[in-house]
Amino acid sequence: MPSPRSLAELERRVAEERDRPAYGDDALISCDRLVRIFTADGVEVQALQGLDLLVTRGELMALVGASGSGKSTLLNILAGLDVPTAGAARVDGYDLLAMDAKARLSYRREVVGFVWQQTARNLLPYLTAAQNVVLPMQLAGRGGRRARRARAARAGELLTMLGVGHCHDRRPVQMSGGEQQRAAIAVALANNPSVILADEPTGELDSATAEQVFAAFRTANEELGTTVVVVTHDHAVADAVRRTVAIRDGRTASEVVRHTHVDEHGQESSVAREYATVDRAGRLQLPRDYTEALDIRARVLLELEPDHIQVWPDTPPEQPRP
Ligand SMILES: Nc1ncnc2c1ncn2[C@@H]1O[C@H](COP(=O)(O)OP(=O)(O)OP(=O)(O)O)[C@@H](O)[C@H]1O
Repeated sequence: MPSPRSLAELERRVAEERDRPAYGDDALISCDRLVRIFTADGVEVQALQGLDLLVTRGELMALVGASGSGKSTLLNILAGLDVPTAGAARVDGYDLLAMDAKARLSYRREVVGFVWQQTARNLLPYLTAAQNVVLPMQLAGRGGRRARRARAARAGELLTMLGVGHCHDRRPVQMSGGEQQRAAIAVALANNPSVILADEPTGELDSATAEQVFAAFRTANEELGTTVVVVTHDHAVADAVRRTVAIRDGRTASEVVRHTHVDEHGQESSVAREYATVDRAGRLQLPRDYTEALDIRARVLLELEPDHIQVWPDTPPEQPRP
């Protein structure tokens, strides 16, 4: 029988647990132990292996990782184009595992915008830039002449804001790759989505053009408050955002957070700090170069200190630890 004191303690703990916000409660995007298994020719591929990710409303962040680590799989799930095998994923209140066809359609039209790497995939070739931007607004619904004028005005405003107002009446073939991508961002923004997801949006562009395209994402983020998640191999893009999350083997492995430091002379510099992520089960992925440097293989020794944890390579018992 628990003593009255420990019962009171237990009640206090239960109340604390109950009042604590659920995981990702205040995040715009929350992925909780997300799993996606593909089966091709009888072979199972675990593209996502319990991935946790939180993205705050208004963030501009990048996802990086080796080829095959699961970035596109994650983006397709967040875009509502694919459904996870297990886990939980919510975007702006939408439960991505439980949406019916109608909810999925309105989610894809109104909550997320998408920009693909291949410029040709983003714009319809027989429509002008402005017509391309108007199209998602038309598909989302409201008719009438006033609505038509409002749609045309919004298309013009978005193109101008992203620096491609001069492409208003041009078809994609009459625009450069960078102009096409900036027009594609305007298309993605047409229905004022909560988040824009972009898969290697600068992958086909030279570095100067890539910079202009990235600046357009930043403009969307700063002027409209749109959350932006960019999958990229481009270091210039990954270094330009405040938070870069690295995915390894279908899980978030580490993240780099940058902030601006102002010294006593008013001199500004960017400070980057790399964190290893700890998942909801307490698992931590050690960076491969660290494990290789100390020849860490199957297990490590852990020691809890007042303000940190020490991780030691497993050494034979007769050998003293360093
Ligand atoms: N439709 C599918 N059927 C079977 N396997 C798939 C499918 N889509 C992805 N995969 C596999 O899932 C894993 C993750 O793929 P994904 O495309 O998400 O990686 P990625 O990080 O985006 O890679 P890249 O940078 O090359 O685009 C890979 O092993 C891939 O072969």
